[in-house]
Amino acid sequence: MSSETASATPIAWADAQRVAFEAGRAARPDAERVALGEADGRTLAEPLVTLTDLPPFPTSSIDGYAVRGAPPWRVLGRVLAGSVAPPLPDEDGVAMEVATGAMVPGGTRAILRTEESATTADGRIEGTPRAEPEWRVPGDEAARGEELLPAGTAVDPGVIGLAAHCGYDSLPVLRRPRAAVLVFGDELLTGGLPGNGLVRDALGPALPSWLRRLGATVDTGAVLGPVKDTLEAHVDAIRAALDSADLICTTGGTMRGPVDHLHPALRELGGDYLINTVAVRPGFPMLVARVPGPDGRDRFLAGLPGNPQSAIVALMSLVAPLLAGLAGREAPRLPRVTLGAPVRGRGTDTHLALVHVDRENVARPMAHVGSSMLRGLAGASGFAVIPPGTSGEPGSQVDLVPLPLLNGERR
Ligand SMILES: Nc1nc2c(c(=O)[nH]1)N[C@H]1C(S)=C(S)[C@@H](COP(=O)(O)OP(=O)(O)OC[C@H]3O[C@@H](n4cnc5c(N)ncnc54)[C@H](O)[C@@H]3O)O[C@H]1N2
Ligand code: MOO
Repeated sequence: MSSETASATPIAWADAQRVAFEAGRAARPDAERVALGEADGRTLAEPLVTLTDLPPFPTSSIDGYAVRGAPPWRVLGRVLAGSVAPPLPDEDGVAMEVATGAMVPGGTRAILRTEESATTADGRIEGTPRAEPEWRVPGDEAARGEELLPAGTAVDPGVIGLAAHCGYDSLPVLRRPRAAVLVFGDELLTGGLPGNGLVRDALGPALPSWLRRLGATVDTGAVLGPVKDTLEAHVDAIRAALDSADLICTTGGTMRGPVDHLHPALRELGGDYLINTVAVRPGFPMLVARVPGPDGRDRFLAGLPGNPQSAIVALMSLVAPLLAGLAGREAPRLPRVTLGAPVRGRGTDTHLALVHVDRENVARPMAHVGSSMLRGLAGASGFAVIPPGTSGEPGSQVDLVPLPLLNGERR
């Protein structure tokens, strides 16, 4: 059926990553404003410019006395954090008690720490203020209008805190790419024990979580499968997903078996291949196509091979850079690791080999790494990249495609 797969010339793996990233970047979604609490994981659509001086007013760094003139000082009152300080009168020997974070009264010459002050018999304050200023002046950290972060910055909790600090209630960010997952294969079970020719669908439950970690939104209704192994059911499922998804990830059916309907479905829907097979093992039948949506705007479809490890190779090879582009981020930069054991090359193909990376940055190949297996993947840190025409020698440095894991996972 799908002679497209048979006739396609595989693109080099490194080129495929670039093509996917550039396609995502060219199609990046619009900007929107979201409340600070919703902004984690987004990308700044505009530079973060501070809306105020930081700090916004002269601010005491300590609990103590703001003093004017020579000691001893008569304490005229108290300024707590959160109120406007009246200026000290233009006279000698006056003070105002101030709390940490309080506005410093105008006319203050120094602030004396509470614990370094003494009270005189007549109730006045004396002591020696430290030489270094004990308060912060407006602009110490930033001056109003100063650019603190460029557009394109990944928003994380540190950025959210800074935005609040300098006066923002919401942030202009790029809309999060919406992904859908369609699982193909009549042999797949969604629950219970596999057997009698049936296997558990291992991708439908896992892919949404991987996709979220790569920055996409995946609504619960956007995961569908198994989709019946007919061309009509494939076309209908893809067409429905085109309504709302920016990216549809399908699994299985990338080859030319009797029930592999992805390529014919793409043809029927007017799909246009950006990548159609990649010179990488495992996972070579992976693809990315542009498919017109009902509103005329193109969507992306990533065809992940059915073998479950191969599907994750395709996810990390094509979907990760595509989503980085769509999110307005930089292309993923690959860290280098030192191989702790030999890893075979795969001839003219790139070999993505599952490895565990230890604290010394040494990558050791995993066992149980057949493309139909998931045991190796579940303990791995990522894929070591063995370029075409080479093999991985112990002690050599290679690129790593890290799985999107959180600190503390896969120690
Ligand atoms: N004649 C050839 N046959 C195959 C070749 C080849 O070069 N010539 N390549 C093999 C390779 S490599 C891969 S990868 C697969 C890709 O095939 P499809 O993308 O068409 O995938 P399916 O045929 O639908 O499934 C393959 C395999 O994976 C199992 N599977 C599928 N989906 C899931 C899922 N969601 N969870 C768990 N397991 C899944 C499925 O049962 C099959 O065993 O083609 C090879 N064949
Ligand atoms: O290319 Mo297949 O993905 O090796 O298993």
